[in-house]
Amino acid sequence: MSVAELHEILPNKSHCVVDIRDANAFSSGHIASAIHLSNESIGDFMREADLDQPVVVCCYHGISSIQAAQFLLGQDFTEVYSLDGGFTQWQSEFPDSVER
Ligand SMILES: O=S(=O)([O-])[S-]
Repeated sequence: MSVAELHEILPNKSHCVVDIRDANAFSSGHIASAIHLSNESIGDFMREADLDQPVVVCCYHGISSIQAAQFLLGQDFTEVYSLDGGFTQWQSEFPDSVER
């Protein structure tokens, strides 16, 4: 989905946003309410996740998130989106919606 679409639905809290960038990038700024997903945290995430809640995957530029979204779909999540343009696009369009 596009950053504009996510920006519009984010206040609904209907979607779970997961950020797969490295920990440093995440801590220097991320989409509000996003969860950082790493090799270390993915186990817990899977155990606690609601498979029916839509997930939006965010990476740097929207490329690796495509594969991560495919992976999550393979893990029985029902609705998974890759964020087009990634955090880079988000930050340039919605600098006020970056949480640090
Ligand atoms: O994070 S990226 O694969 O879009 S460069």
